[in-house]
Amino acid sequence: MSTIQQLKNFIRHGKQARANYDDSAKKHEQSPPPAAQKVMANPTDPGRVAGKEHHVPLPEAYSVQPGDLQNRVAQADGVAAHHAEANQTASSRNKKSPDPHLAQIIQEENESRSKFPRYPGLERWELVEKMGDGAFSNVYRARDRQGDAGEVAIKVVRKFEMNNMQGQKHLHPDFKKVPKAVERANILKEVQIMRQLDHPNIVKLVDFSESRQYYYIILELAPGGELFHQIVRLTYFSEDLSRHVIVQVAKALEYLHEEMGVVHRDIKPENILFRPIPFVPSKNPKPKQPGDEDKVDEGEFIPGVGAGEIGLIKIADFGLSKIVWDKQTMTPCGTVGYTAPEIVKDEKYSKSVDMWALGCVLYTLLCGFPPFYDESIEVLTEKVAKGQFTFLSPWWDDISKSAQDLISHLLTVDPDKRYSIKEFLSHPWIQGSGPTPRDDKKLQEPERLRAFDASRLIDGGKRMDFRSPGAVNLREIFDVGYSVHRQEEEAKRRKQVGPKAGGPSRLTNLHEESSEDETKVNADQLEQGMRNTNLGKEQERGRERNRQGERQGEREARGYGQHSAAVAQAARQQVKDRQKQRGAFELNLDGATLLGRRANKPAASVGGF
Ligand SMILES: Nc1ncnc2c1ncn2[C@@H]1O[C@H](COP(=O)(O)OP(=O)(O)OP(=O)(O)O)[C@@H](O)[C@H]1O
Repeated sequence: MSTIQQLKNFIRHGKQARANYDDSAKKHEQSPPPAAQKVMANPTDPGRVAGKEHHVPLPEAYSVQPGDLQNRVAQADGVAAHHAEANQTASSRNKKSPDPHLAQIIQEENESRSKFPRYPGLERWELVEKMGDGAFSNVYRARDRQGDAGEVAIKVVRKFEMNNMQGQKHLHPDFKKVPKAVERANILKEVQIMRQLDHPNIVKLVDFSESRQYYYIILELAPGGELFHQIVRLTYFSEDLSRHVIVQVAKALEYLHEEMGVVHRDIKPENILFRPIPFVPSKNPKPKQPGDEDKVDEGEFIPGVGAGEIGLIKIADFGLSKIVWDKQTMTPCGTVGYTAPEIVKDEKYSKSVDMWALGCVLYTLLCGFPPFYDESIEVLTEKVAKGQFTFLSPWWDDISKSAQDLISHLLTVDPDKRYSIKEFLSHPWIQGSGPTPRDDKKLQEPERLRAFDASRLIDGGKRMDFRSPGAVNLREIFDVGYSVHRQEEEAKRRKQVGPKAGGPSRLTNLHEESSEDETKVNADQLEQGMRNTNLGKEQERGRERNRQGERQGEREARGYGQHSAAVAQAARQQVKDRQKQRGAFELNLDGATLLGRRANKPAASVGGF
């Protein structure tokens, strides 16, 4: 395990302690929290968590974040003194004897953020900053050297999987790395979907091109980054700000569901980006309620503009999206003139998964932690499947019953009873909103943004770790939700179509996981579609050159592909396997981050399910 990974694990275990505490508090109310006992077992050594092997001496650069988290745990658990001492000890120890190896790694990491690879075919763009990364992709902020397009985000996706054609030495080195058709199909599908979309709350596709080794997806820039970081920064959002955000996400979904026949299927705080606005101090600042010390001032809420420096919302990442009906023919996709009930149902279930996610996001915005959480993946899966969540007191005490009512209609297990996007938008809590923000060019005017430093919004002013453990954690929680729902979708489909419906349906075969052969065909079909677009002859020639080397994709391996949703067992197994691969129980950590942010009140009571 790399040292950086060890550090991350340390941070996560700190959060794990918080999560354990909250869970325990829910179950036992006043009984002593086991997490606190665990932490207290090693009060002078924050690098060690009882029962865990990881011990990492904290370098100064990293000591603030875990220390901060530990302090939050401590405040709630009554062990602040121990932790203050522990953190001090760790900090002074590191001051005295910094680990030179670690220091070098950190320095290299920091330097590598400002040095970027040279990507063939991307010469037009000057890469400015790395904004995100994944197993097979990096996202950069970039500037148009020609000046026409201004700043953009470029998602660079590696085409090739290494080492899977070992022994074929006669091939050019590049061809040892074999792209898979699934990968290609998914990339092209993502681009094809995005190409058709034009909505103020959806990140626009600017261009798509490719080189021998990479796909380049050039996107409208959302300079504020991920909403996730803002939940961490602000602790939770006021009802006005939550409404401001969720209405915009809902408008994007309304457009996708009702106008474009697209379901997003990956709505989560990580994929909700925003354009920042300047901070406007509150005209009548409200005195902080007891226990609300952590709440960061959002400033004045301006209807139609925003607050907390969060302006226009943009949803991103259509890597898991699918088309459920053809907007030209107004028929379910791939079934011209044929609309069997099960196809209509399938479309409905797919949309309802986005609505569930909308409920999870709204819940998280309002209180600062997710609706479903458990340290055990099995229990978490079960909680999601049964819709077991609660408006936990005291955190939800001051949040309106109307907001709770709306969330309850979204986190409804039966998809037939769950609110549709139209019902969501007509709910009284939503109707209480002012104007919806438009894609107002004024918000982009340099003079309005000049005083504004977007990087400030990210983890205390640094994009230190754009994939913070917190982000990974919350992401896992949403992923479990999606696994459960896909599995339910599939079960419903099977029930309606009958036991022979094991293979991909006509509806799904372009948009769901497919066999290798089918996907090859699909990749060709999609390419044909792409060729008819405005992507340019040069890019097309590049694609022709590369076609011979293409096989089944790697996207699935990195989570691009859709996981089989056939049975619950498979979904659970898949999440378990992913945990094993990572060597750490990351699921526990994300929720814990957010729970840690809300740790300043004791859990006095537990609402019923
Ligand atoms: N248009 C954009 N503007 C600003 N930041 C962006 C943009 N697109 C992506 N990002 C940043 O890059 C991250 C990864 O982007 P995206 O989710 O599209 O890539 P991905 O490789 O599909 O990720 P994942 O593994 O989460 O599916 C985002 O979470 C965000 O932080």
